[in-house]
Amino acid sequence: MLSKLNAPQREAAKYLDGPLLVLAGAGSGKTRVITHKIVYLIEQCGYSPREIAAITFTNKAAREMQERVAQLMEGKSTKGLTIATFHSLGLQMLRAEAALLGYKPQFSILDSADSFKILSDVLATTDKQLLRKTQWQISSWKNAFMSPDQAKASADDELKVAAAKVYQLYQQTLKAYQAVDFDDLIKLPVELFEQHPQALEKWQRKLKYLLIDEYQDTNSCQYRLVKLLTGIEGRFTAVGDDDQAIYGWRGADVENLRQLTEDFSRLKVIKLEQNYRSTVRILRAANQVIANNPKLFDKKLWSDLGTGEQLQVSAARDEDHEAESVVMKLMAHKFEHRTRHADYAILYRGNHQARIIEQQLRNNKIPYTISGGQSFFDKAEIKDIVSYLRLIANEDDDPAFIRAATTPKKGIGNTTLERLGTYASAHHLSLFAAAFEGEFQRELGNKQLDDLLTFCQYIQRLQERAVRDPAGEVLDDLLNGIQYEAFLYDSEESRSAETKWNNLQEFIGWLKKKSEPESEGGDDGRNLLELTQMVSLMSMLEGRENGEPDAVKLSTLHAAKGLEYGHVFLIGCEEGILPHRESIDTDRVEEERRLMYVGITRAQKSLHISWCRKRKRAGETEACEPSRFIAELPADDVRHFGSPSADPVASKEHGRERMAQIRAMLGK
Ligand SMILES: Nc1ncnc2c1ncn2[C@@H]1O[C@H](COP(=O)(O)OP(=O)(O)OP(=O)(O)O)[C@@H](O)[C@H]1O
Ligand SMILES: [Mg+2]
Repeated sequence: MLSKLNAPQREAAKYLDGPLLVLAGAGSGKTRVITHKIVYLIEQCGYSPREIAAITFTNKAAREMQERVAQLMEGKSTKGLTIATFHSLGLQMLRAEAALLGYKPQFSILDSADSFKILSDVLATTDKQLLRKTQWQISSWKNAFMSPDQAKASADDELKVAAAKVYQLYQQTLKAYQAVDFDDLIKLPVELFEQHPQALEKWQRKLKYLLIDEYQDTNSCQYRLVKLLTGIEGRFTAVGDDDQAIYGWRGADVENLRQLTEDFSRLKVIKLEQNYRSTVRILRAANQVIANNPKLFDKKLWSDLGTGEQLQVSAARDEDHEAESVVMKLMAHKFEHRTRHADYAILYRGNHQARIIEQQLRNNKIPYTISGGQSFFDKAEIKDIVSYLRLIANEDDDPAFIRAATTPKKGIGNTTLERLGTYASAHHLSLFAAAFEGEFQRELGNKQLDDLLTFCQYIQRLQERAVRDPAGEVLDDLLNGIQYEAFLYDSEESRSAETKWNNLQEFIGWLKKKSEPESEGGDDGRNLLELTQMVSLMSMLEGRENGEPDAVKLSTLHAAKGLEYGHVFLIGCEEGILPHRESIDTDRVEEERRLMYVGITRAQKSLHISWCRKRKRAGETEACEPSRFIAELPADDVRHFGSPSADPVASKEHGRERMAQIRAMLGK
């Protein structure tokens, strides 16, 4: 079974004498070691799948790993095996132990928009910049495992002092709502285990072995959780690459890699040096770019997949031209090499860069999927329905109460809600509970009270059904009950209403599938309450998988981590974009260079890098400089295209002609 690994990989898979760190560059088979080791533990070492947890960075990566393991297991059951993100593992533990922390198991999980709203209430401001800063600051404190008191003690400027006060109020509000935010999904389990040794022991007994992918991007809180769970024996394998640490802005700290060597004196380090992904030229380019960063660990990386084609670097006139020529090149390449759409990825620094490429792909009828953009779960129509689910699961969830009570409109107006809010906070009640208080009810007119109670009683009926009836039935009845389809068609143009309704159908279909027993990976069936928490976890990083099997992949560099594609187009390689302007200003170019390294090393066979001479920014056209990373590429491995044309009009015409020729060739 381990014969498909090279010698150091096999050593890593078999090593069980203590904590293990596999430290190696991109494409060297780190993730492969994890999947094989899981199977090795189950098949050769007598571990039950229940005793193993593998932690990945995104839900998508978790799904991929699940599939790999299933293939390697050749149909044998992996029921109970945990392959999840830190956040969903945290959720699993919190749900089981909620009572110890004063939460009910159906607590709500707030997303970033919800917590933004709460902060705005707490701070009594709509100043977005201030709110964003405060939100970021609180999140950093949580990721560093600092309590509001510790934050207060450490605050060394005015903004931090103010933010620390807000942090405290914010936590109190969350607790009152029986809600947690994303950061709490890691921080609370750590608190739990530090305060309740018996709970820790239970989980240590349950999870006998931990495997962690992309270790370089863990933050202090996650590291603490790993240390707690794996105990002094350190029953874990962590794999990572310091050169791919790209989440510093979210509190991840490469120092955690070094810290491992200090905290676990018995830590065994295995290095992998052979890259199985990319051609020699691509790898040389990656190595040479990253060599401009200071080295944390010494690593080597080589490939015997042949020299390969030269990398292409093209200068485009502007972003329209770039999008047009990238798509044109992609089509020509595909035609010439008889490849599939799925062999191509177009990668970029920021989500906003996708729109113009999408347009070009649509014009040319090229199927694509997009990840790292607005999550499917962030769409208004989905959040509307989810607010009902959240309220059904947890009636203390005030943000969900407000959204559900007002969407679709059901006669509950702002005056009612304001009165309700005032009464609820004066009496330390949730909005839902306050609605049933006689004293409050006397404040309202008959019609107001009627509308409010109709809504609350409706939610109560659904609460009863949620624990009893199949999730699918309850969902269908909910949609009918609130007449959501009619609401969409009343408030939107019919085309957009139709899109939204279809999205919702897709969402409900997905939920129903998830609620069936044995739906995937040997899950037990979930009831509506558990599904609600799962939905809330589908984070910003996740894109929409539209199930199109053969499609060009559009992705941010961040979301492309760990993945590989035959042919990669890396667009917008300009100063100010990659490296990002803010990073240049705040002296964080090294992280941007690692992002470039991640981008280059996604490519297996060919890499095309492009930049624009001009670009529109806030309505103004600006001249742009090529990214400094382009100059860092090895000259012999690169061909440059796109000297500035003497006659831009003629060259645009020429571009159109070629495009037409290619379309004709492809019969489109
Ligand atoms: N021993 C091997 N034999 C054949 N193929 C291998 C071997 N090791 C790894 N590969 C292949 O090389 C590619 C890269 O492997 P993998 O994704 O595990 O690398 P990684 O180190 O996790 O990369 P990244 O740093 O980008 O996450 C995969 O297609 C994998 O199947
Ligand atoms: Mg990997």
